[in-house]
Amino acid sequence: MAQFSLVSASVGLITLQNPPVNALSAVLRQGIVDAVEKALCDPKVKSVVICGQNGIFCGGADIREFGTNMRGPPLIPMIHAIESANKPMVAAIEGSALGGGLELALGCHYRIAHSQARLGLPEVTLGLLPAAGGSQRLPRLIGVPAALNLITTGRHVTAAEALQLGIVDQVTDHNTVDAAVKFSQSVAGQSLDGRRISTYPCPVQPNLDAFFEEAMLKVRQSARGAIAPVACVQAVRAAATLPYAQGMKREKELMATLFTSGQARALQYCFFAQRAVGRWSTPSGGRWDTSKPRPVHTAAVIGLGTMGRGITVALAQTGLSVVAVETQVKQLTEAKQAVSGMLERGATRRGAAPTPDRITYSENIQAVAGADLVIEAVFEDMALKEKVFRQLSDVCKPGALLCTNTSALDIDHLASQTRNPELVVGMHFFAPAHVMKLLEVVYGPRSSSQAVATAMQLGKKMGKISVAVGNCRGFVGNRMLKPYLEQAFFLLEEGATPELVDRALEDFGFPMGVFKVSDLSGLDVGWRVRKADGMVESGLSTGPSARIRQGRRYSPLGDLLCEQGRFGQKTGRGWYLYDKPGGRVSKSDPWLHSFLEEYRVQQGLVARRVDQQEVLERCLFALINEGFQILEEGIAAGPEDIDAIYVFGYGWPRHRGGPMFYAGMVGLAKVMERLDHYHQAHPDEPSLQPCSLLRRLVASGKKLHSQL
Ligand SMILES: C[C@H](O)[C@H](C)C(=O)SCCNC(=O)CCNC(=O)[C@H](O)C(C)(C)COP(=O)([O-])OP(=O)([O-])OC[C@H]1O[C@@H](n2cnc3c(N)ncnc32)[C@H](O)[C@@H]1OP(=O)([O-])[O-]
Repeated sequence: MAQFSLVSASVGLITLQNPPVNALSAVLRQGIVDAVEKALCDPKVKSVVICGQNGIFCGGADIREFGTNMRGPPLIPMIHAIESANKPMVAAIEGSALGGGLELALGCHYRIAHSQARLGLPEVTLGLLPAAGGSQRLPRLIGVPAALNLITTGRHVTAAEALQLGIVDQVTDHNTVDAAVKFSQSVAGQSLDGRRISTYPCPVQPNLDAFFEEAMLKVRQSARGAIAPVACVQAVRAAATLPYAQGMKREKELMATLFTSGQARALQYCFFAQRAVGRWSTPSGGRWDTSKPRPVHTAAVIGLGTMGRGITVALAQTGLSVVAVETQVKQLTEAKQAVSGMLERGATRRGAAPTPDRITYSENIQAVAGADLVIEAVFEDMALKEKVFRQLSDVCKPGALLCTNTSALDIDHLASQTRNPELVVGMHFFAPAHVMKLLEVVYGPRSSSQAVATAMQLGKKMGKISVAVGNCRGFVGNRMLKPYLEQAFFLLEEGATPELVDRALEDFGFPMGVFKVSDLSGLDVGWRVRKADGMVESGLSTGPSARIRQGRRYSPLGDLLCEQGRFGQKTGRGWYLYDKPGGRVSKSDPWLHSFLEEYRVQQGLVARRVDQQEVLERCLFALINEGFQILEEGIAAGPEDIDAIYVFGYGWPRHRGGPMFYAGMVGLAKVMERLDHYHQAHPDEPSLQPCSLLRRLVASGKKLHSQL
């Protein structure tokens, strides 16, 4: 609701009250309409200030109302009533003014922001566009280029940048409401004609057509199939070329094309899924709201290779004291330089002054004796990790959490190397660890819920999206990746090329196709794992066993490339060709194509035409099927956990909602039918056989997601 009060004898104060973010629900909108009317009718009121309760102005339209039949007064006339008022309306912006919240502030005649406030029009991240006049007012206020950047990226700006752009009129370090009240008194009685943004002409954009053609090209390239950014460009173009009333009509038309789209539902699902994963639970009964995390003041990292350095940086950026241990002196020296460089670059990127880090380095594991939590990040070798955990169990203080960054190894086995297995959890970071948002917090059967809560909270403090998952080979993300990769290899054997497979996945919305990713991360990474699993046979026999391992189809293609030193970008050759070792620009490699042809002949395989649809169904449905298996085993508590993992850790396109949400969009029956079809054609590929949970859901007609 909205509270009206008279302050300083002549200022009407309207306070938005809808915790936690004062989202513009139907009730709040009605409250604002009533309060504005009261303020304009009260002769004692000479000026009006609008503020938000709980130190936040307004988080925008109430996203939870989308998809329901909208009640209450619409936003646009409400904002027009504020703008056309004959008394000065001043927005006091603290915390956030986002989406409809900023649009409300743009309807005011003046805007005062606290120096810590952040403002923005993030609608595009929800598959929408600013639909309460923001796409028409912002270009008129700050010009087309700046408005286009904010609206197509959805990025938040600081109060300082907002002042510099002209979005706000004043920034204060003191009490924002007091500053706004004072400001409103200073403008009481003055003409408001020049303060109504909708009456401003839009600043002329030189070479308008060329400007928007270039803008549209750039947006389409980065959108990778998302429709909202394209509509945002069209809306801003309307502001630059049409009178306000017609521009508003165009804004409404464009919003209508987005509001009910599957992409908007997928993006809004991601918004809530990202928050839902924080409400974790484990099969042993541990829960987010009943498990108290242990305080962590000092964290330690063991092993300063690429991952250990990234984890050290991410920890240091939270302000924690960090003990970084590396037993190899040369590696330790290199790590020190690398970490300080990463911290400096991070501070520059954030526009912040580099803060002195609180990292102490040591080559002696004894240095972690006082740490509250230790993250082991040594080489991915179980024997080495076992040794480290035995040492940590002896060295660390009682109650210290022992975490491992392993990407697939058995957490519970490592826990068995320690005196307190309940204090052992996995903290699986994704490279680069100081950049990637995802953190898998892996609990074993003996991990205490307090250990899980502590790791989840530390992850959040590090700016990660922490997802609690169970202990199995590959946990959730990498376990689902395995069938996805296998199908891609099988498709090469059957007639596809790396270019075709990658193009299909990139057209779907992945930033990079599976073979480009393999070249980037290095083919030798998977090769090492397969060798450790005893799957690799040197050379290539042509018998039937050449492509069978443990009774199921296996493709030795990756092994054969590795035997020839084709590790990808690092060697200049892999699935693609690069101009030099370490090169980044991939080119088709004629050698690879003839190698595939020779391989197929040697293996008695007849190449057939593979189309993009089959690539998507074979790769994505196999991945999704594994996701259902994971849900059935309780390794992930719900589909949101899996979707968040893939959106924030594996480049799954957000506008497709995540693999499990996407399965719901396609239709579970369709997914099952296609898997059955491919499994009949390839009975030696169990990952194509629909798992029983998928079959049960299809048989019962139940959905995984209520929104679908
Ligand atoms: C017409 C107009 O043109 C268009 C059409 C629109 O306006 S569309 C809407 C545009 N607005 C946005 O995109 C802003 C989205 N929100 C945020 O960016 C952040 O929330 C925040 C404001 C920066 C605060 O961050 P936080 O870290 O302090 O808390 P939180 O954990 O994020 O959020 C705290 C709780 O509030 C919930 N919540 C946040 N914003 C909400 C919103 N706009 N509507 C409904 N619920 C919201 C959120 O789900 C969580 O609840 P739960 O899920 O845990 O139960």
